[in-house]
Amino acid sequence: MLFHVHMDVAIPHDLAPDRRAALVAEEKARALELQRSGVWPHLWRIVGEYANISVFDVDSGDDLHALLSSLPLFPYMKIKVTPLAIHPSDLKAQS
Ligand SMILES: O=C(O)C[C@H]1C=CC(=O)O1
Repeated sequence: MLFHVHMDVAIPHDLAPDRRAALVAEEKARALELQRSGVWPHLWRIVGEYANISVFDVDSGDDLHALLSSLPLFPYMKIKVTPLAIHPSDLKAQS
């Protein structure tokens, strides 16, 4: 099941720089791991924003929530999730 996910990141300015760097490094490692496993097939930076548009491929909304809430930067993100379905005019849906 595919989900479109918009993540806005807002790390507090008063967070210690070493803590910030550690969190960002942990987030990157986790993002790479999830991309390699196939559950995070798209990750795009939104131009000019500390934000991304992602597509996740997971079994359920519950699974996606567990995954998103396990991200190291989760406490500092605003997340909007849109579940996706096959569009009947999608070329890939034609037979
Ligand atoms: O930078 C971001 O958009 C937030 C988050 C998503 C992947 C990652 O490495 O960090």
